[in-house]
Amino acid sequence: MRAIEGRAFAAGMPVAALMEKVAGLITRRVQALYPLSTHQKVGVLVGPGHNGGDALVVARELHLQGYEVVIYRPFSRLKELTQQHAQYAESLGIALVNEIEALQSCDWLIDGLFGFGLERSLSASIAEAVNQINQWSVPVVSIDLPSGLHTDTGAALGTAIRATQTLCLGLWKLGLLQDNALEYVGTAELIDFGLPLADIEAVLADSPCIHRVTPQSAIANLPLPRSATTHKYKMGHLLAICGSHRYTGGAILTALGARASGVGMLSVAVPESIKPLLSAQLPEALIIGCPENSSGAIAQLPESVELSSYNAIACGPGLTMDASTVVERVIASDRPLVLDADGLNVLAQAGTIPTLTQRQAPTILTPHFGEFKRLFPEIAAGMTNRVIAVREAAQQTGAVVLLKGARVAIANPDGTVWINPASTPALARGGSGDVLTGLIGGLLAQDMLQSAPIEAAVQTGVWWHAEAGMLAAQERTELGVDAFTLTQYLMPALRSHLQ
Ligand SMILES: NC(=O)C1=CN([C@@H]2O[C@H](COP(=O)(O)OP(=O)(O)OC[C@H]3O[C@@H](n4cnc5c(N)ncnc54)[C@H](O)[C@@H]3O)[C@@H](O)[C@H]2O)[C@@H](O)CC1
Ligand SMILES: Nc1ncnc2c1ncn2[C@@H]1O[C@H](COP(=O)(O)OP(=O)(O)O)[C@@H](O)[C@H]1O
Ligand SMILES: [K+]
Repeated sequence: MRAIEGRAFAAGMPVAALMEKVAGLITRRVQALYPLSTHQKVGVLVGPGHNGGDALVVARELHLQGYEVVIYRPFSRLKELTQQHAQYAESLGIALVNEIEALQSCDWLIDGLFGFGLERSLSASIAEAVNQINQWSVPVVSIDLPSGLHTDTGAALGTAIRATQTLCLGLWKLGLLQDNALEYVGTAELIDFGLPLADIEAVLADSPCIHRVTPQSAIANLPLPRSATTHKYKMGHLLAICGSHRYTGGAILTALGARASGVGMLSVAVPESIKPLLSAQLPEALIIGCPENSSGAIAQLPESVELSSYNAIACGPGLTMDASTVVERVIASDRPLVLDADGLNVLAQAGTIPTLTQRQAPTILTPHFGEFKRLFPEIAAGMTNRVIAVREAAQQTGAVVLLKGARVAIANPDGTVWINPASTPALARGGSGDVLTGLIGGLLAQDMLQSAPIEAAVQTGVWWHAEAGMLAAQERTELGVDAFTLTQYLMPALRSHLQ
């Protein structure tokens, strides 16, 4: 962002003019959020840099429009432009207070303490003020980032403002899409102030791309519309290998996720003894009963199973580590593969990187952080940035790696990362990952026939899964989204976007 701004300044855009433009847009937005008629008294937190400068311009404009503005500016040294705005605000008679307590009676606050220039932890006195604000129930709009968050990692450096809204300026800051930041960001929106595309491209050309998954991109990757003359074998055949006597539900949820993908043919390999349960739930699927060992895990696939007849394999949910022989066999196969849960644990035990570098076919790994640590102990050890970590994992293995969490990050071996920006904590429940594995597997089996890029199925699956969770949470509360219910919301969630 600094480099992009720098190019605009070097080309002749005055710094003060850009600040005026940006702050004008912020002013318009905050007036809509907090109208004068109901939110007259506004406190403005002003830091030493240009984030503070933006805040001072907004303070001035709100003052001129009749808001009762109170400025809290706890720094003696300000950047030059910020200093000028501070001086002008004072000349207009805008109130300046030295004690944070004076802001508690405000109707709302604007946070312009720090933006992307924050380099170190907040000092004790600033941290104390931030902690106090966080205890009030006064809404806060943060400019660019909640002050205290690191712009890339999203980590709170000491502490950070818990914003109600964050108005991110120009380009999305990566930190806002990190799990770390979610407690602080509130509702995030982008204020587009017309950065020249040529400058953005010139600066970003050398760095691997980080994208937000959008509804448009996710929907574009769906296997829709179907060809009028298609038939079931042209719509992909997925083999799901999952479940054990102990974890029957994992197999059912994986299969229901796969069913929702619209895959042409679904085969589900489970231990022989649980075959009737699966058949009862999924009349359309081909349930393959497998020989099982004494613990009720799949011992091996029946001889009749030809792996080469499937377009993709999804393997792992509910298998237990006792099914390692089967997992090793599918890893050694030449089929596109989604590995999850115990599939990942078996892979970690076999040695993640040496095993995967021998695979010829595409592989998708879908770990949560615990599984990620087992798969990639070295990357996880020093991890401060999920996005960098998942990118390294993909680069080292040649696999597409999806790191689960509040904001799922998907990395492709060329270094590109996609982050799904919206989801719901309602999904933090046992079994919701199994649904995702099946869904991605079903999309992958269809994509393989259309030669779509592997990561397309992953992005679309992640987005769709989160949309289903959000729709279910909206109708049933965040407590009402068990994994089975989630499978029932996949179709309605998609339909609401296709209308
Ligand atoms: N020209 C403009 O008007 C534009 C302004 N923007 C704004 O400018 C901001 C970036 O401005 P700056 O680069 O000045 O940086 P910030 O305003 O984010 O703050 C950095 C300043 O605080 C100091 N600092 C860093 N960590 C500190 C700490 N822990 N305790 C005390 N002081 C600390 C730094 O030395 C620097 O002076 C953006 O976040 C955004 O709000 C841009 O987004 C868009 C264009
Ligand atoms: N706080 C959260 N916000 C949004 N999504 C979440 C959150 N916590 C978990 N999830 C999602 O829920 C799913 C959980 O998967 P996983 O951990 O594999 O569970 P299980 O193995 O029990 O199915 C993942 O898709 C993950 O991204
Ligand atoms: K801020």
